[in-house]
Amino acid sequence: MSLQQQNVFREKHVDLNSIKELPDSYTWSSVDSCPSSNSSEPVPVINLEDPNAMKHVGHACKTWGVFQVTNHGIPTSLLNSMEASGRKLFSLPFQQKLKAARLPDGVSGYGVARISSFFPKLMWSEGFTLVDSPHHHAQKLWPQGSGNFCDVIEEYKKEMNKLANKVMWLILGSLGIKKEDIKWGEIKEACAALQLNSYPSCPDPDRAMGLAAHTDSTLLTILHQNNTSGLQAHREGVGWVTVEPIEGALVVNIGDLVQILSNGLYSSVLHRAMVNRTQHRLSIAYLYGPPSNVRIAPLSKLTDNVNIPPLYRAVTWSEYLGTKAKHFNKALSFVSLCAPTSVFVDGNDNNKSNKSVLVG
Ligand SMILES: C=C1C[C@]23C[C@H]1CC[C@H]2[C@@]12CCC[C@@](C)(C(=O)O1)[C@H]2[C@@H]3C(=O)O
Ligand SMILES: O=C(O)CCC(=O)C(=O)O
Ligand SMILES: [Fe+2]
Repeated sequence: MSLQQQNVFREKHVDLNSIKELPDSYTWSSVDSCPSSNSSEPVPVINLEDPNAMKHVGHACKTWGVFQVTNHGIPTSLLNSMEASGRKLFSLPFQQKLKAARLPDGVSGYGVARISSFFPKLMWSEGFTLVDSPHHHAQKLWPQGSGNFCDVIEEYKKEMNKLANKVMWLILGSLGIKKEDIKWGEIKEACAALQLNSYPSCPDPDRAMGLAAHTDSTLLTILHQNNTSGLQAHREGVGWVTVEPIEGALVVNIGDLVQILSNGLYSSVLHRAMVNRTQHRLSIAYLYGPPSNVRIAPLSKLTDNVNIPPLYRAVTWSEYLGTKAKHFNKALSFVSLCAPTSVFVDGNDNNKSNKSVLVG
């Protein structure tokens, strides 16, 4: 790393637990508030054992882009061990966590949210991203031995993979897509990342932002929010709605790749995380996508080239992640085949609709 890179690196890493007053660099001028809970409908909750689950999933995808699932089959003990592993990691001394810092052009490791560079203000959170085996990082974090940390991560990824595959087929099934319509669907080892997010308690939560509004570049994301509220989803015509934690339930977010596959029938959901004054909030996101070199395009069953032309060109997940890293909320329009009629607003702190809006 050059000296300049090292300086940038240090500036980007701040121990939030040591800050007693919200610095200006963390003060977001106007965080739009959410509608009061009784004025808005809650995010749908779907029992995966319900015989009509597919129909409910389809409806939730069309209307919200986010839903909660119960009877999902992930053992409570595994959810609790994963939470404990996350807490063990984030409670390490700051200098220790920096030993597993994400490198400037890397994907996995400890650091600020990747999307930070698109916003003028800093976010009140720290994250840890894992794409491959956790062993390399665990060794740096706990040179004397990391206990069951790696086993818990591996088990969690294995179980989440099964659930994500099941939910993906409910989503595709609700669009009338069958297994034979998709080649990569049978591939057991789909690609995925595990993102642990930590939101320390904040001295001035109303003016801070945990994780700014974004859509996930995935097929879908399964989020475990550990019974601490903070996640909000944006709903057209309503505004920001809090996804109230339900004990044992998991949140499913529709990502950009489902928007591409479904040819825009299902949109990815804009969401963000708020912070609070008293609790240290931890969330664990399983970011699920196709094998990274498979080309994803609108499903031919959903287009006909005459009345319903494909709205997006084919992209691989790795290509799309690169586009997202460079263009953030404009990424979908970069793969759009529509005339350049997209309307953008820059991703600043008071912008609640920083997602591309396709006109016409
Ligand atoms: C597989 C993925 C998906 C990534 C990039 C890469 C690894 C980490 C993911 C996240 C996790 C946190 C929000 C997000 C917006 C971010 O900053 O990093 C996500 C991003 C994306 O969905 O675009
Ligand atoms: O912490 C949350 O509730 C949201 C996390 C999230 O959106 C993400 O990791 O992509
Ligand atoms: Fe997200």
